[in-house]
Amino acid sequence: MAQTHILGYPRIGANRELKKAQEAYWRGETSQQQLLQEGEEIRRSNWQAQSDAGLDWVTVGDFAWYDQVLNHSLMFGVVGDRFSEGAAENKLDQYFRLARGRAPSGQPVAASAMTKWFDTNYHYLVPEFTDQQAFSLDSEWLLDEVREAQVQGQKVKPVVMGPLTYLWLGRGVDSALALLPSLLPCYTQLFSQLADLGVEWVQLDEPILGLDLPEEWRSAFIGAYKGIGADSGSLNLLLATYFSPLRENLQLAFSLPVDGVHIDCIRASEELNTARDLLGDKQVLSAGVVNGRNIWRADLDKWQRVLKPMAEKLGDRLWISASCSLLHSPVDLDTETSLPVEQKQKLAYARQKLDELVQLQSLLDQEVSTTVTELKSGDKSGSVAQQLRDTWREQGYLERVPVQAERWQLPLLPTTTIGSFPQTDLLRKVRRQYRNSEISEKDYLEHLRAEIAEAIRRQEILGLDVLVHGEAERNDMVEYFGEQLDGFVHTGNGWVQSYGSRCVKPPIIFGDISRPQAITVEWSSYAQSLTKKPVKGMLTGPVTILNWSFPREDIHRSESCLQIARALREEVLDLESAGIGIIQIDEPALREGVPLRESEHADYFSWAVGCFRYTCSEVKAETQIHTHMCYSNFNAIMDAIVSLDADVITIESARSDLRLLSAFADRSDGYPNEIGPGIYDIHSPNVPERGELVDRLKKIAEVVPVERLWVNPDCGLKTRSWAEVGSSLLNMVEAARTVRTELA
Ligand SMILES: Nc1nc2c(c(=O)[nH]1)N[C@@H](CNc1ccc(C(=O)N[C@@H](CCC(=O)N[C@@H](CCC(=O)N[C@@H](CCC(=O)O)C(=O)O)C(=O)O)C(=O)O)cc1)CN2
Ligand code: MET
Ligand SMILES: [Zn+2]
Repeated sequence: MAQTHILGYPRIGANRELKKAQEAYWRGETSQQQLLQEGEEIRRSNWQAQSDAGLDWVTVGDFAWYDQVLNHSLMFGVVGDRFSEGAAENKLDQYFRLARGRAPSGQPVAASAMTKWFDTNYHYLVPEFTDQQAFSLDSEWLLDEVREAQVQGQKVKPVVMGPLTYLWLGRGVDSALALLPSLLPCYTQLFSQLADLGVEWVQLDEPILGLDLPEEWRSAFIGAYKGIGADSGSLNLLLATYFSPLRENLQLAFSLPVDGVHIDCIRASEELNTARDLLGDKQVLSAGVVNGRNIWRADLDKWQRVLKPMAEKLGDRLWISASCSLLHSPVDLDTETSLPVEQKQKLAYARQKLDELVQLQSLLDQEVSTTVTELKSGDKSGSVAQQLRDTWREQGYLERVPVQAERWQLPLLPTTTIGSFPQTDLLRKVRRQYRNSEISEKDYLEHLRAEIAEAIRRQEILGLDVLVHGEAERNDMVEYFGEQLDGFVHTGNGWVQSYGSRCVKPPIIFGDISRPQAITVEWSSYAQSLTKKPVKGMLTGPVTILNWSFPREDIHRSESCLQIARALREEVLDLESAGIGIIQIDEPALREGVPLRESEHADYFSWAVGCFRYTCSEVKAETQIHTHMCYSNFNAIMDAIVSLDADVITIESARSDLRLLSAFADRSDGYPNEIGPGIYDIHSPNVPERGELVDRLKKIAEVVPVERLWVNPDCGLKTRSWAEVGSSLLNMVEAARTVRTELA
């Protein structure tokens, strides 16, 4: 009989218990002991959910106090010098200083860089390697969790990130691959510790096998696994890949001395049969058939039909699983109280996906039913790209510049922010009260207007040049638009971890999308009525709304994207008519949606960039279009960014010490339009000093022509407190003034 397991389970808790516990601990309201207990409780209940559902294996090692990659950095001793202070006394606080630059104990430091996990909206902390990097194993947390689960009576399968993927994700040395020989002994030692605990299977995640790997990385797999495979003794290794087809690496994966291979049958269903043919006599094939990244119920009849012959041949050497870790799924549909039954019955969250796996397991033991309805899945974006052929604005950037300069009269190095201001406890409370009908709509709207007025007042005092209304009306930049547009369904508790304690509730694209009425015009107009300075209109772009929603599976993503773009274009034109002449259309997820394989990039960009331009192709030359992107490596997509043709782009670059900026400066002709490289990191609670900002700005001015340079933080300020925001922006505005005077 086929066996069932998952690659990982969400760790936030069914009601975001971990988030609440972490944040209370960081605020100094609870003890570390209380936090540790909450974590233990979440792990216990996650394992219980897996064994109650009837899974054959319970996955351990997927829990993290902030991020699973950071867990590995600590496990292998990859900890920069700046984090060593106070580590001996308080390891968990050291962990939090690595993650966010600050913890209840110890001195604040610059946090580790954070970036997107493959093509998801999850962010990991980038391992920082040095040329003298040494590795040493400290696996106590993992061994403790294995013991914890064993005490609970579970049949445990720990998950560990594979050595090649771990090295690939790090930065700081020219060739991380050179570090491989010194890292491998940690794995050997870890495997022997796990074997001593009676562990039979270890899942080794190597998702980079789904990327276009340089040849030396491909061959490094062979050497590395020959070593650790041989050293794993009685332990069985399951090599897990996900998010992408393996293609030229498929054969490689199955030729390694591992005891099983997992493939993502959602992203690479076409490789299932080849995988079966490549399977060694004793190897296990783990088929990830339940989508770990979407919320639709799986088509179990279809998978029964597809897998039945394999199940008969392989017996318990066929494992069935979700495509990837369920980290990317909301936790439990049973906690959803607001959805109508006819919608709910189409959905499965992580806990329901466990049930699906067990149902499929038993279906594979039964005769195949013949009443199969295949899901249609258009995989071509052709028709959309066709419709987007002519989306350029009438005047080019160089023609727009003088018209915009005349209208806006901005100083050199204009200062602005990215859009959101603090989502305070009070604001969230008022929103919750409104949602629960505890206060009237009138009171809610009045409160929002007061928030906006306060944001405008503060910005005027600070002396910013281009103001924003602050996004007080939005719970989230995507969820909010999902709520306002027809065709979306929003959930009550469909939270998914984005980074650390921060979660998102992606709306679900249920049907065709349209805009029943104007969305942001009233808010922006109200803000503009309070000041003589320009207020920037603030929209989330079509690609980001699509990428941060749960998409339909019956039509191509590009079709939904174009529907969203049509709705946003109406909004842009309404803003322009209302006198909002600077409009920002955020596309932080443009990069994230780029296919992992280069051969698919051109198709993606043809519709994604086209949809963006479509939203603003009809505006007047004097209307200034901004866009914003953050937390991704832009180097590979510079051409696409340039062809968005926004007048101004603000980008994140502070946390990676302006590394990202090189992509913009390195082009022989430079980035052709205006650019605001974020000059400080908003994801850390630390307030940047003025001198530090002046230095950074001067460094930027060496590579970006000053007449095209803007000054801004690196992302929105919604996660910060007003105290932090006030001091930081004051320092930023004064730094801009200092550099302005020096340059004048
Ligand atoms: N979708 C999305 N993806 C993104 C980003 C983003 O902004 N949005 N930014 C980048 C970084 N990722 C981020 C992800 C989440 C958050 C974030 O701040 N999330 C908030 C939740 C935002 C939200 O929806 N807030 C709700 C309130 C949610 C809530 O907890 N309400 C409580 C009540 C709270 C109270 O009474 O005080 C409840 O209902 O129980 C609102 O404002 O209405 C959080 O986790 O804390 C920030 C950045 C990349 N990806
Ligand atoms: N306008 C948005 C904000 O300021 C952009 C955020 S990008 C993740 O929050
Ligand atoms: Zn951002």
